[in-house]
Amino acid sequence: MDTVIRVEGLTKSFSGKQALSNLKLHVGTGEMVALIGPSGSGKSTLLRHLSGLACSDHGGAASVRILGRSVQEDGRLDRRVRRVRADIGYIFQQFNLIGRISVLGNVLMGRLGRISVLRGTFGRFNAHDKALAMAALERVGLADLAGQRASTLSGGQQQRVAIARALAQQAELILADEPIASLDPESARKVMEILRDINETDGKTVVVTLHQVDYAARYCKRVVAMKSGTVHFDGSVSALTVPFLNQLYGGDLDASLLPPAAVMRSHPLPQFELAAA
Ligand SMILES: Nc1ncnc2c1ncn2[C@@H]1O[C@H](COP(=O)(O)OP(=O)(O)OP(=O)(O)O)[C@@H](O)[C@H]1O
Repeated sequence: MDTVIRVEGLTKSFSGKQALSNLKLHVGTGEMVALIGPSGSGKSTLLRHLSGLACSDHGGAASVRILGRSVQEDGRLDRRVRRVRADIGYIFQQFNLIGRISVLGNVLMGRLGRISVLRGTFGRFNAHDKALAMAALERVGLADLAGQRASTLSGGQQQRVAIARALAQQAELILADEPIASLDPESARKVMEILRDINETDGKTVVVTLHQVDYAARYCKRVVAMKSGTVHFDGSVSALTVPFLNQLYGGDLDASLLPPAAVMRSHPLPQFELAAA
């Protein structure tokens, strides 16, 4: 298995407070990895470093390589980082769509890293770009809404548009930062199923940060648990027992980490019942 994500010695401080500490992580081609951990443990900061949206501290031996290419070394972004970014699809909690343009227009934005700057600036997408965008919308079940303004869609639909944008981008690696945190259970299920399908059918590598740990268990084989800016655990989701979670989350482990009762009824996961407070 080739290594898609290779992180070594990643350290990041904000105003003297360490958010990531000498972090090491390797992820192979075609894996679907859940990134879990308490609030403030560094999950989003790690994802931003993987895509070159943030730069590590100078002076260490920090290195981030994606698909064999450098994103950053020792606090400096690689000058060819734009090319690496073209292979990374980034899904945000709040979708990051342009609300005033159409759904199709948003999906076409995924093509920007694949076409010349000139064509992109003038929005000159060709028939191939449009066919890819429409196919992506078909895939997420939203082709019939292609012409609608993105702002008129529900949160779950907007997140599926964001995934379609990553599909149209033909990204090899998908980084999803809390993609279901603001969605209702049904929309969350659909989003996770689409991500799993992209992983299983297309062989794309997916790293997804999740607050609700039972979604990690249901959709991912491998879990990376972060605590205080380091990898606290890296292994099979079968490790996600109540004692483990109590130790990982400490006082932060509460019912909000578990899905609503309706989901629990249809997918009972008794191993995630919380110990009485
Ligand atoms: N731009 C920033 N400026 C200052 N501090 C930051 C910044 N970004 C992150 N931090 C700090 O870095 C630490 C890690 O934050 P991060 O958002 O990565 O955690 P997280 O695990 O993703 O949390 P959550 O689950 O709540 O999203 C926190 O202490 C946070 O306050």
